[in-house]
Parts: sequence; structure tokens; C-alpha cells
Amino acid sequence: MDGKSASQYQAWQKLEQLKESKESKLVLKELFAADPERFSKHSLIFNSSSPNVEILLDYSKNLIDDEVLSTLFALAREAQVEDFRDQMFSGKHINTSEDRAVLHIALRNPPVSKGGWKIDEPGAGDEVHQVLEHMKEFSEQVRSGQWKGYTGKSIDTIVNIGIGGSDLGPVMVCEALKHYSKRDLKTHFVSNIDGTDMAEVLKVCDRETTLFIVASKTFTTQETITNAETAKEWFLDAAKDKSHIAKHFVALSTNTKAVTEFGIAESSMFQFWDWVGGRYSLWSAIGLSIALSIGFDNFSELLAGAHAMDKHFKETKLEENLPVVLALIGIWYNDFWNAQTQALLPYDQYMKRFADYFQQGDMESDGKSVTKDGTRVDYQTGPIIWGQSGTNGQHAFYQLIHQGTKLIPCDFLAPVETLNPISGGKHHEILLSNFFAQPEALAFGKTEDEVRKELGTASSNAALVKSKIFEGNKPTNSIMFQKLTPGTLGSLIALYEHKIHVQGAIWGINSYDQMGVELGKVLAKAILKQLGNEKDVTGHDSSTTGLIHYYQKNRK
Ligand SMILES: O=P(O)(O)OC[C@H]1O[C@@H](O)[C@H](O)[C@@H](O)[C@@H]1O
Repeated sequence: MDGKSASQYQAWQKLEQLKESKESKLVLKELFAADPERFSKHSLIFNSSSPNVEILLDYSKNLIDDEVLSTLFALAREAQVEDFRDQMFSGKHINTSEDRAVLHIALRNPPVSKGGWKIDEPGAGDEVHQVLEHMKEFSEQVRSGQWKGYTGKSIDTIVNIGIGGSDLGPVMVCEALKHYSKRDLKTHFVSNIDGTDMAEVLKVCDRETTLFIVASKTFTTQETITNAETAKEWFLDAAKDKSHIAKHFVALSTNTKAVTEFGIAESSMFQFWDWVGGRYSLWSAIGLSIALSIGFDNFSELLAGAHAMDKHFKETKLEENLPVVLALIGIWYNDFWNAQTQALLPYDQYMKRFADYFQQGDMESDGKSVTKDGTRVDYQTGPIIWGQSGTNGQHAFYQLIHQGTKLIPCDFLAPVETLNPISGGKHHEILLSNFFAQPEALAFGKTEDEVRKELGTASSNAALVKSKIFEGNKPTNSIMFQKLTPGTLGSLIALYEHKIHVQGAIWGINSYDQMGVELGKVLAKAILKQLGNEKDVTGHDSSTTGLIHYYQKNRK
């Protein structure tokens, strides 16, 4: 914890030895054959009654045995994961480089009078509930048609302008919970500075009935402010009078000064705090587009689902703690088996943006190479996160997972029940049969003997036989939940958030800053000033200069 190099832990060193000594013995086929109880021993159920959520985590198809597992838990204890978790919950400034608390858990924490934790940090108590109250009131006014645009018409289109954490969370959740959305309230998201993003959305918007939500923690992000200015110009083209802005623009931010300078009144601003990291902000005012789309009650259920997982994370012993188990298994592959990536594969079309969301969540959090005290790590940190919804991925990249040369640990996720039981539920049965089959195929593969038997006389073709062998022994986690409800989604997101936290704690890095995004921004600003004139292009290497000159010569 706090800056210590993970490789110095005794348990870390023991895990290195275990990898060496057990590599050839950790064979899933044999491990399952030797222990008929393996599934029940290595699966966990997370339960919450309010909201009603149940999540099954089956981690039995991993390259682990009792000794590996107990050493992984010993690593978590040596790294003081529990203490570090408690520091986060109590509001300690665990984001040391920025001297900030990390309190997204406060955004879904009920008031103390209703059993919530007491957190000593400005904003993290009553203010959270005041902002939620404001979001409730506003979202109900818009959804009921009571909120009127400048010509007296109700709002039928929402455009969220934001990027990174001010975009990906709302996008992913609105997509995942589309089933619960108000269909006559269209929701769009504009993030990219590429004018195409804004232009295509504006083409389908009506100035009289569109509400723009400018979402930016800092309210200084170049993309968001430029897009918001463009939207404002477009709106004023017809509306003319600046006083109408109040009916069509609201801001979600921590920066009141910049919001009011932009022309949005403080009363149209939904506040949050610097202890909310951008990629952990969908639970804050940044979730306003979610509340507008699915209604405030569903938004509250999303928060409650996350809170239930927070409680589980905080109060459950490590061996039965879902985020901890996911984190430790991830470290086992990332640091001892040289796995570079981790795939998230939801067998639920509504969750198609889940992996995109956690690309930022995980990679911006744990993509660090120095510990909190500035020491260069001598081990791997955050994995590359990627994925796609099943079964689409099967017809695209699964070939490499099954037969390629890389080890790719995968998390498979699926609901027991579909929200769309069309054709008598036929689609869902087919979908789930694939969800069950893929981890099985990855784990147990197909031997040369089996291939030969299958090929019959054609088995004399040795090359063909080899190409059809599945080595198997590819590790997976399988996660099942009853149905994709707001509460369940909240729990699932919080599950992965805490997984990231635990891994960062063990690696001794700061999971809550993002210094690595700054340099590119600074250089882009300097280059922007030079683009007008070829003579101004100075201070670059020959490649960058050559590229800029090529652009300047060929632009129209
Ligand atoms: O919400 P803001 O301040 O506009 O920031 C948007 C994004 O900006 C990026 O630069 C950060 O890396 C992200 O973490 C952040 O979410």
C-alpha cells in the first residue's frame, strides 16, 4: 500500500515461485476431474434485498489451486488492502498527488439517518442529497413536459456535451438501461472535438425543444467548451435573446465561476466536488442525462445497487469479497503469467458499451508506472481492457482467444432472464447456450485424439489435425445476474470499480490521478497556434514538422 513496491511483498515472491513450480500442473481439465466440488468451492453469490440484486461469480475456471489462492489473499493482506479500502471510505486523501479524497462511494451513500456512513469531507454529506433533490425536481419537470423551451414547447431532445468521464458513464448507462427509458425523450451524446460529432446531432435537433447539458468537472476541457460554444451559437441563431439560454442549457460541474462566465446561471448548475474522479462521476450530477432518460426512481435504484456493492466490499472478508477475488485473479495473470489484456464480454446487447466504459475506468486509473512515492515499478500494472457484446465477438476475435499465442483472461457476463423474450424466448436460450459454451471450450479445448476421431479418414492430413486442436486451459470468470435492472447494473459497475481500487492498492500506485493525459493536451494547444502559418511551425522533430507542413500545403 501507499507507495510500497508490490514485488517486495513476501507473498509476491511466493507467487513467482508458485507460477514456476505449478505452471504445468495447473491444468483445468485435471483440476476439475480431481475435485467434483470445484464449482461450489470457487463460486460466490452477492445478494442484496434492497434493491433486489443477486450476482453469481464463478471463478472456478481459473488457473488456481488452494495454495495459489491463499497466497493471493496473503498478498492482499500484506498490501493492507482492507486498511486502504477503509481509508477511502473514511475520506482520507488517498489521491496523494492531487491531495484529494476519493469518495464516489459518498454519492450513493444514504443519509446517516437512514443507515449511511458518516464521512468527514466537505460536500460528502447533506450536499450530495441536496443535489440529488435538485436533479429529481428538474428531471421530473422535463420528463412531465412542465419545463418549457423559449417558445413554450416541452423538451423532447437531450444533448449531453462532455468527454471522458463526463460522457462514457452516461452513454454506457443510458444504453444499458434503454429498456427503462422514456422513448419520446431522445438522448444524444456529443463528445469529440471533430465537428462531425456535433454537426450530425444538430441535424436532428429542433432548437425549440432541445436541452443541452454541458457536462464537465473542470469546465475547461477544450473539446467540451468548444462544442458547447458551437451549440450555444446554433441555438442563438434562432432564439436571438441570450435570456433564453437558461431554458435550454444546464451545466454539471465543480467550477461555478467558469459556468457562469459561459452564460449559464448558477441556478441551472448541478454541482459536484473535487473528490469525485471524472471516471467515477456517473453517480453524481454527471448522471443527469441518465435521470432524464430513465427517470429519477430508476436512477436512485442504480445508486442503491452500487451502495449495496460498496457495503459488500467494505464488510465482507477478503475470501468472499467479489471485487477482491476479481482483483487478485487479475493480478495473478497480469503479473505472473504475462497476460497483457483482460476482455469484458457481456452476453447482453444492452451492455455493449460496458467494456468501452471500463477502458477509461481501468486504464486511466491503473495505467501508471510509478508508485505513490515515485519509485518506478518493476512489474506490470493495469491491464489493457477491451471487449464487445456476445455473440458478436465470437464471430470476430474469439479465434485468437481460443487458438492464438496470447493468454487473454476473459470475464463473461450474462443475465438469467432477458428483457426482450421475443420468439418465445428462443433468442435468449441460444444466447445463453453460447455464454455457457465459450468458457467451457476455452477451459477444456479439444485434444488431438478427439480431432482425429472427428476427422475420420481425413485425419491423415497432419496439418489439418493440428489446426483443429484447441489447447484449452484458457482462464475465465463467469458472472450471472437475474436481469439487467438499474440496481443490478449499479452493483456490477461498483464491482469493477472496487476491483480497480484493490489492484491499484496492491501495485502501490495512485489509481485516482491521470497525469498521463496532460502532455498531449499541452502540445496540441501549442500546435494549434502554429497551424495558421508555415513559418510559425518551430520546436518540433522532423516527423511532426513534416506532417504539419504536409497538412498546411494541402489544405483548401
Ligand atoms: O469533466 P472534464 O473536466 O471535462 O474532464 C473530462 C475528461 O478529461 C480528461 O482529460 C481526463 O483524462 C478524464 O479523466 C476526464 O473525465
